[in-house]
Amino acid sequence: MSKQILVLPGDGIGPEIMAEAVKVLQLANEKYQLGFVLGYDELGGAAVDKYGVPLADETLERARAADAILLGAVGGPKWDAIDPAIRPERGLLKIRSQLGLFGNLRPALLYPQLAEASTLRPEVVAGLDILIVRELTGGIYFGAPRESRLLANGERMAYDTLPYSESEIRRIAKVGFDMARVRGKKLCSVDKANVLASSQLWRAVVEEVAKDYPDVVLSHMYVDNAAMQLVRAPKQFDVIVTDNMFGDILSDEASMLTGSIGMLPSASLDADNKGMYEPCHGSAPDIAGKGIANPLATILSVSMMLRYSFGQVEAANAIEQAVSKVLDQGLRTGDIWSEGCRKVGTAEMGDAVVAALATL
Ligand SMILES: NC(=O)c1ccc[n+]([C@@H]2O[C@H](COP(=O)([O-])OP(=O)(O)OC[C@H]3O[C@@H](n4cnc5c(N)ncnc54)[C@H](O)[C@@H]3O)[C@@H](O)[C@H]2O)c1
Ligand SMILES: CC(C)[C@H](C(=O)O)[C@@H](O)C(=O)O
Ligand SMILES: [Mg+2]
Repeated sequence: MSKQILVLPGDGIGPEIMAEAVKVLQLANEKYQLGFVLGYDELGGAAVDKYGVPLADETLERARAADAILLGAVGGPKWDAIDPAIRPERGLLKIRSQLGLFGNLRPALLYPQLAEASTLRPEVVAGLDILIVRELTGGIYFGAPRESRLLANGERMAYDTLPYSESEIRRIAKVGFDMARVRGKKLCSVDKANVLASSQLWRAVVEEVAKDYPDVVLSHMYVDNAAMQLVRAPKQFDVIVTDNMFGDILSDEASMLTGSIGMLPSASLDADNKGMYEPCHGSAPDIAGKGIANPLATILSVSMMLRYSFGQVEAANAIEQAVSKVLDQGLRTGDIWSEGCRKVGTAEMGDAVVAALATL
């Protein structure tokens, strides 16, 4: 039976990197007879332009009906000044929330060929393989009330709310423990329990869930220390589980350990492993339209899709091997370039991965 993949290229570099990821997906589709049928729609600024909203109802329905979703990136200066209610990013938050994609996996893995591309010393990052499990549909991103208003004295004020229920914490903690169990059996829960009530509950619930995972070593760390430890000694971590906003920030930080944010893929999963797959980076307006963006995070997101939504381990591994082969050949986009390597553009990088995959 065929499987439906909904492709949402998005804005800025989104369509450029997506074109390369789709080439790789199509080849994997043929080579491994995956039976995928691709459909396309808009999300973010492109959807504002087409439908007047960043996520149209019909797009949401197509996403619900699809077996998996592949997303580029959304947002950009063109839509920064519009009504905040229809900002491109709102479409992304809505699709995550409406589809119940609460479990966000962000692996930071250093390809050995890129040790020189990291801004950290090679010995600090060599062999790095950590996974950030980010809660994606709760916390301060979605908390109510939130408001922006004028005080009686004429001063402007605004606030957000950071709520977490026990069940929201329990289900993401389980994802963290399950991931740690099949990896290095170490889970670090990152919070701000020395200050925030929501973090105090977070820590208590994570402790409760830990009782079902006696084989996993649990530790807790405050987020400010975690940010520091990630650049001091990142290899101390195996799996990190954390809330929505901390996970957003720490995953961008972790990306630089791997050489570039252009290397970090992600999977956003619901309770049944139905998922949306996207690079961790944004629409990179500063380089959009130049054909120089790194497509590897999106290509590696395709690999995550094959692994997590479809159990196609052989095809998923092959895409990762193809990426590794291309790096072995010395091909680099500008963001991961170092002395002695050959600088290539987005399409040349994508074509090289396709060629490498074809020979595997
Ligand atoms: N998931 C998403 O769709 C997503 C994620 C983050 C930011 N955004 C949006 O993207 C827009 C720009 O945000 P930003 O500038 O803070 O973050 P960004 O991730 O788009 O860019 C940050 C920096 O990283 C570089 N970069 C990002 N991806 C790259 C790639 N594949 N190859 C090479 N270089 C790359 C950019 O050129 C820029 O210098 C905003 O509208 C923001 O809301 C969207
Ligand atoms: C664009 C924005 C809403 C999004 C987030 O904060 O979740 C992005 O930064 C990400 O990391 O996917
Ligand atoms: Mg982010």
